This record gives sequence, C-alpha cells and structure tokens, in this order.
Amino acid sequence: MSKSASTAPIVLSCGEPAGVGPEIAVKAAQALDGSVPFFWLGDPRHLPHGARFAEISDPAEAHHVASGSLAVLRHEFHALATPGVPDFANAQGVIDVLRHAVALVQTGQASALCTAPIHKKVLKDGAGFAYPGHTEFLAHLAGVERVVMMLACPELRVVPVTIHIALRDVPEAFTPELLEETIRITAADLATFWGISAPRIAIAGLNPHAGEGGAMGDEELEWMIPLITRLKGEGFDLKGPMPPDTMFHAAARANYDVALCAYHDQALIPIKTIDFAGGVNVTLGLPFIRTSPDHGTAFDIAGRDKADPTSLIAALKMAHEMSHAKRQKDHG
Ligand SMILES: NC(=O)C1=CN([C@@H]2O[C@H](COP(=O)(O)OP(=O)(O)OC[C@H]3O[C@@H](n4cnc5c(N)ncnc54)[C@H](O)[C@@H]3O)[C@@H](O)[C@H]2O)C=CC1
Ligand SMILES: NCC(=O)COP(=O)(O)O
Repeated sequence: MSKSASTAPIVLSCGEPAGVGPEIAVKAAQALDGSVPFFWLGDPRHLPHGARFAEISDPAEAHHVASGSLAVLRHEFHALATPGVPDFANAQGVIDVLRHAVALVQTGQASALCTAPIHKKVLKDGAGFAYPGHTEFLAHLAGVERVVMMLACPELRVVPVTIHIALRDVPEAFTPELLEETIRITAADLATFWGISAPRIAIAGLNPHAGEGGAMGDEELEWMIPLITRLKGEGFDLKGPMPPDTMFHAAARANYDVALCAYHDQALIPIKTIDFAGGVNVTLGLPFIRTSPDHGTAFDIAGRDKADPTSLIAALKMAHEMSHAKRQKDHG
C-alpha cells in the first residue's frame, strides 16, 4: 500500500439497498461530522429522501465534503429501492459495488473497506452469488485462501473458526490445520492492528464441558490438546480447550484478549448479547483492511428511521484506527 493510500478515505460499500444500509450511512456521516473521512459507494437514488449528501467524482474529494454530509461516489444500479422489499434486479449491483470498492482499496484510492450489510439469500437467488458472505467473497477477490472473521466490542473479541456452514458440517470442517492457521492469523493481526504483541488466546472446546475428559466427545483429547500444547511450545499464549458455557462471563473474559470458537453461534451469540449495538465485524488475514457493522439488513425496520447507526460508526472508527496502525507500521 502506498503512502497516499494510507491517508486516503475509507470506502463504505452500500450493501443491500432495500436494507438499513443507506440510512445508517447518512446517520453515521452526521454523527462522525468529518472526524473519520469516508465516502459511500452506491446509487444516490437509494438514499433516504432529504438526506444530506454531496456527490464526489474522485475518492480524494471526500476530505472536502462539508462536515456532517455524506460523501457519495456514484455507482448506478438497475432499479430504485423500496425499503424492506429487496429487488433481485439490484442483486448484481450489490456484488459489483463490492468489486468496485475492493479495486479502490487495492489501488490505494481508499485506505480501508467498510461494508454495509448484504442479504446473502437475495444475492444468491438474484445474481447467483456463490459465497456465504462478504468474508469469503473478499478472500476470493484478494486471492487469499484463508481469512479469519473476528467480531469485537469493548468487552470482548470472538473468532468463529468455522464460519458460515451448517452445524452438522462443523465437526468435519473444524480441523487441526484450520485451528492452527486461525491462531496464527489472529495473533499476527492483533499485533499489527491492536498493538497486542503476545495476545492471550482462549480456545473453546467443540463439545459440552470441553468434552469432559472424553465423556462428551473426543476432539479435545484427540487433537485439540496436542495442538495447543505444541503451539504453546512455540510461544503462543493459549488457554483451552475451555468449556464454552463458562468462558464468556465478565470475570472469565478478563483473562483473554480473544476467544476462538468452533462455530458461528458459539462466537456470535455471546458478543451480540453483550453489545449488539456496538459490535464490529472485522476480517483478519486480508491484504487490506475490512470492517463491518455486526448486524444485518434489518428489512423489518428499513426506511422507518429506526435503525441505530452505532455499530456502523464503530466499524468506521475501527477501520480508521486500523489504517493509522498500518501507517505507523509501514512508515515507522
Ligand atoms: N455483514 C453483513 O453483511 C451481515 C449480513 N447479515 C444478513 O442480514 C440478513 C438479515 O439477517 P437477520 O438475521 O435478520 O439479522 P439483522 O441483524 O438484520 O436483524 C436482527 C434484528 O436486529 C434488528 N436490527 C438489526 N440492525 C439494527 C440496527 N442497526 N438498529 C436497530 N435494530 C437493528 C432488526 O430489526 C431485527 O429485529 C441476512 O441475509 C443475514 O445473512 C447479517 C449479519 C451481517
Ligand atoms: N454472521 C455474520 C455475518 O453474517 C457477516 O458475514 P460477512 O458478510 O461479514 O461475511
């Protein structure tokens, strides 16, 4: 990434135009009041009626838009959008915006990517989208085989080691190789972006009570404990396998910097319960920075001015801080 890239604004992809993405983008611009330079990539016709925005023709112009106004780089869609009612005609546009946004980051015109929520099924049915989420699609666009999903709020960081797969497929997908790569990527990015040089990593067992000595499943004894022991020998600060049900209360959380969980809901239920409004989803292991609010498209409230922008604001701030950390690392 060039020096100009690191000081470039953040690109916010519009996400599903019938969801809450457009309205929270406008609210975030108002709340951040220019403190985090970013621009929205999407179709201005999808913004709420009366929204304060200014079109730009080049990302660098985002720095000069009036504070509180949303900078918009136009990316035209096929159709208008009705809040709460997704239109398959716009599905390809959502995917194209992501490709466009990644190109802007890869060419240094944006310092980081923040993504507003997409609706996975709408993209699948409307445009044949073959990926379960942004995380996997961005890995594909970046040409990276393995990335890590982390969700973070001030009280907790969690990583689902397996991500968007059916529960019945978890035991086969949750392998020593996957857990080891996830540990390495997580530790490296916590050091780079959060300044935690030797992160304390807690690892949840796959089974109830972490298997209870083989009485409730044997993955812990068969390969998790040997892997953890080996990586501890390399210097990683690992705890586990820990009983998943007792590792998320406040006193337990004080003992680690990040919790690695075997599957999606083991990780996301605790964090969304603790801080649904303020959680941020961040992809580790990509060659560029990507954050996102932790919530989805919220069709049930879209267009009613009820959507809370807190998580998007936290995601934009995190992308900004990560860009700063990257700049420090690259340029001393
Ligand atoms: N990063 C992304 O693109 C994400 C996309 N999704 C997708 O979103 C779609 C809908 O998912 P759901 O499970 O229904 O989750 P959801 O997060 O869209 O909605 C769950 C509940 O939270 C409420 N909610 C969500 N965001 C809110 C906000 N900003 N302010 C106030 N209330 C809010 C909704 O009204 C709803 O009652 C799915 O296709 C899912 O895959 C879900 C999570 C993240
Ligand atoms: N449950 C998290 C989620 O769906 C977000 O996934 P992604 O689109 O960021 O890959």
